[in-house]
Amino acid sequence: MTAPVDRHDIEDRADCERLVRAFYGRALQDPIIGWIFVDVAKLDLEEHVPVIASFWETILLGAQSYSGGAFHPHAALHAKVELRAGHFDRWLALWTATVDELFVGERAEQAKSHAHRVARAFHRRLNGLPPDFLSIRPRPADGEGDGLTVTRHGPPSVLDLPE
Ligand code: HEM
Repeated sequence: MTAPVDRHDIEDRADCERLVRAFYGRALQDPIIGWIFVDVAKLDLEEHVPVIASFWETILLGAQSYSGGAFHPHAALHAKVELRAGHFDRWLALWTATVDELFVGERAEQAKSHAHRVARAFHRRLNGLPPDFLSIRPRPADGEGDGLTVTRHGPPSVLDLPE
């Protein structure tokens, strides 16, 4: 993937929105997780993008535009379709690739590491797993490809369930 030469860090709300829109541009068409947004959640993007942009603006820029409660919609979704480690891995691969394509800097790094923490916490909580259970793949070190090869789907893997 060729990155634009003029990448900068995530500086303002407009950057958060650009990131979120670019991510959903990929996620909604993705062969592994796209159907969850399109067919199961029937996501209204125009309603959803400002909420997610507020989430990231709050995390990365200290705005207080997001009031919390992000876990709940995922629990509702999980009741309809099991959100597995492979789905979260894919979500993270798409997120990481989108961040890296558009931005570079401290906040861009934070956007990736925070997403990993949240994904792990969501997955553990959805499956009643203990807090130290390593269910989601660790972040690949920088320079180890764009992360898009990280996919796992089909039957539960050994990483999905404790022995
Ligand atoms: C397999 C992975 C995931 C799927 C399929 C998924 C799907 C969704 C869907 C369908 C919604 C909208 C629910 C609604 O408005 O009715 C949503 C909301 C949201 N998601 Fe995710 N998500 C995933 C992972 C994540 C991760 C890792 C993060 C955090 C970095 C995240 C952050 C959020 C936030 C902040 C909201 C908005 C919650 C609110 O309305 O306040 N999601 N997600």
